[in-house]
Amino acid sequence: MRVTIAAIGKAKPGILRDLYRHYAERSRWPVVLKEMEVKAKLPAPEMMAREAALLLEAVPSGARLVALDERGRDLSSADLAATLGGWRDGGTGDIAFVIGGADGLDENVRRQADLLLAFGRATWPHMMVRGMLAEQLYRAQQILAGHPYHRE
Ligand SMILES: C[S@@+](CC[C@H](N)C(=O)[O-])C[C@H]1O[C@@H](n2cnc3c(N)ncnc32)[C@H](O)[C@@H]1O
Repeated sequence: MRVTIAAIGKAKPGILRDLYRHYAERSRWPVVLKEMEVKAKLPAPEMMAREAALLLEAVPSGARLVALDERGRDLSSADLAATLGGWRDGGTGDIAFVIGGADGLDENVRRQADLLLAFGRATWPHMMVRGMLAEQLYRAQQILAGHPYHRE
């Protein structure tokens, strides 16, 4: 199964980029990170709409879409693994995760998502969410493989 992560912002060298890479490089599923940004100062609703267009453009056609959003479902790692494993076993070839910018995700993206996924109700910096997501993807693969990396 191929994974696309479409994310607002371009990571600078530093600990958050290293955190993301640390886990993304361990993934058995190939992961492509697509970074994008709108180079304009716009009011939040317009910015979110422009960002939404870029994010959705980066999603491979036919992909399952997971939108990272603090208002989403707070799944356990085991439940996330089961969801991803179910999609994989059902023939899904591509999964795309989208991560918003400072203003969050436009309703248009949230509406189109197969799953709105929350890492708790706290608001995390978008660059940190990439690393957290990469770790959860790695953990999901270990769970599906029956590896003791994850312990209940
Ligand atoms: C700084 S947050 C944006 C916060 C924005 N005020 C909002 O209401 O969504 C940037 C992005 O990081 C991701 N994010 C932040 N906290 C999250 C959480 N608890 N769960 C899932 N994703 C989160 C989301 O994709 C969000 O669009």
